[in-house]
Amino acid sequence: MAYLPSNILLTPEEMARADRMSAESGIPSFGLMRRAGYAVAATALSHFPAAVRFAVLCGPGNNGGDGYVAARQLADGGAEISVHALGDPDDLKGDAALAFQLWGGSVAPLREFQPQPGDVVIDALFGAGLSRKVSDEIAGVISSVERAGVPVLAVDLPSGVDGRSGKPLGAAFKAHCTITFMTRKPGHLLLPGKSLCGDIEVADIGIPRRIIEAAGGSISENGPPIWSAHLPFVGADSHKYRRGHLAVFSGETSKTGAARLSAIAGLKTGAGLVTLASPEDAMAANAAQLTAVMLKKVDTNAELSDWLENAKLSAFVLGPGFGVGSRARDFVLALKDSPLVLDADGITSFRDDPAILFDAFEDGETHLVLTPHDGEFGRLFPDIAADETLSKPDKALKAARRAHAAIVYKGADTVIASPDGRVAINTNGPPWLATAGSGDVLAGMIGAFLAQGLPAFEAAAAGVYLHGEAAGLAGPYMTAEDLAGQAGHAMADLVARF
Ligand SMILES: NC(=O)C1=CN([C@@H]2O[C@H](COP(=O)(O)OP(=O)(O)OC[C@H]3O[C@@H](n4cnc5c(N)ncnc54)[C@H](O)[C@@H]3O)[C@@H](O)[C@H]2O)[C@H](O)CC1
Ligand SMILES: [K+]
Repeated sequence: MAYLPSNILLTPEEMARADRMSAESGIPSFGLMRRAGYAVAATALSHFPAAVRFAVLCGPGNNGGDGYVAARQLADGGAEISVHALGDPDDLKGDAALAFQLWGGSVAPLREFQPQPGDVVIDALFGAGLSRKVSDEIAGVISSVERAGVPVLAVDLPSGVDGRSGKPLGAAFKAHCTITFMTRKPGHLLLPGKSLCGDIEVADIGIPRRIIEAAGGSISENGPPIWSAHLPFVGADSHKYRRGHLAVFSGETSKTGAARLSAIAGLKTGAGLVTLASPEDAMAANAAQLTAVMLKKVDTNAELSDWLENAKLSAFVLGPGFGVGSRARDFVLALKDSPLVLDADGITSFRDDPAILFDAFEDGETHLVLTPHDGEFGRLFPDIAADETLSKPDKALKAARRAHAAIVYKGADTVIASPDGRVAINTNGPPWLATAGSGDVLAGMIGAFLAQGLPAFEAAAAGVYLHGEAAGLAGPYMTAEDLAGQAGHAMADLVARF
């Protein structure tokens, strides 16, 4: 597999632009298709050395063209090949027509394809050009392959998966592995596309990096290139205040655990000081379980204003276990000029009138981070959530612009978006992150990055990434306490890399 050191993702439209730009710069487009087809053939041989027959299913566009090139290459190497086409191959245009000529062998209609034991299906029906739901005929072929249990190597994308959104249009192959070209597309990383791709390989087919970067928009895979330049230097002379003071608001006495998880995660993520702001009735419960985290009684709006005036506080977390209602709303509005992570109950408190929240944080640099899961996202942004035409990155970006906030749209494919148009898709979160208290830990991590001076989008993306790394260290049987406990090790690993 080629090493492409980029976390850029290109949507199908952007990839088509890269194609055009490389043609304009004098790179022959058929050369790209030939290298794509060779890469498919090489992957087919290396992944499936025991294949009895490669069944190449070719579509009506350039994805099919890649399939014809691969078929020729595999046949020249002595493999048994069958080729089935959707539509009449004589109708192919441009490079795909050249590729069909290069194949030069027989082609049967797709509807006649019957998977046999020992087959490996090379799925070259549709890639970036999928534009509508697949027909019943194609859905029938997809289900016959699935029933036969033969493995599928997808060219560019499993046919049926929309490369922009990761959503299946009608039906889609479930591939054993997918080989794509130059960069991955968002649909490779977003669910359910991610789970339909199998192993993903990226082949360099010769489009220069400068063209990929120029064609690329704003969607990338979340990782250090996005935020590492903002990470604080943790040196021996670092005065603790330079690492910021994070304040986390505790809920009432029966619901204090969530905020403590945030607070401990914040401390381990490098905040210099962390204070838990607790209502009076929860002071004893909190005091009994805290050591390095400080405790401050904050019951009323007046007490909060007084504290904000007199303490040197850098960033805030409000929401975990806090309770839904007017106290949450009042506190948030009092914090409107400060960096704030608003999570869980803090988000739900604005469900009846989200505009109050969005308007409050409109001024200045983005300094609000919202961390909704699906349900919470739907409460704040019901119209955006309901719009089936939008991908998850589209939704997160629209929400970020409306709320003047960095959005962490959580899930197994968490998306982070900034009002300035940047979007990152996170990929390092293991499935066991879906555990009680995991979101509270994430809020504390993001709060700690805000406290250390990272801008909202960078803090959000760094927090989500650290959360995934810490979960990897904590292992599949972790609890949220373990997760918070691993934040320090994950931070140390990260800081050592820069
Ligand atoms: N730079 C690169 O990445 C290169 C990629 N290559 C390959 O080219 C395809 C994209 O090719 P394109 O012709 O644009 O699109 P497709 O082949 O995916 O499909 C277009 C074709 O299919 C018809 N169509 C769309 N949806 C449906 C549907 N549901 N049912 C029936 N027909 C449908 C549409 O009308 C067109 O006729 C990319 O994925 C790579 O595999 C190049 O080989 C090299 C450069
Ligand atoms: K395909």
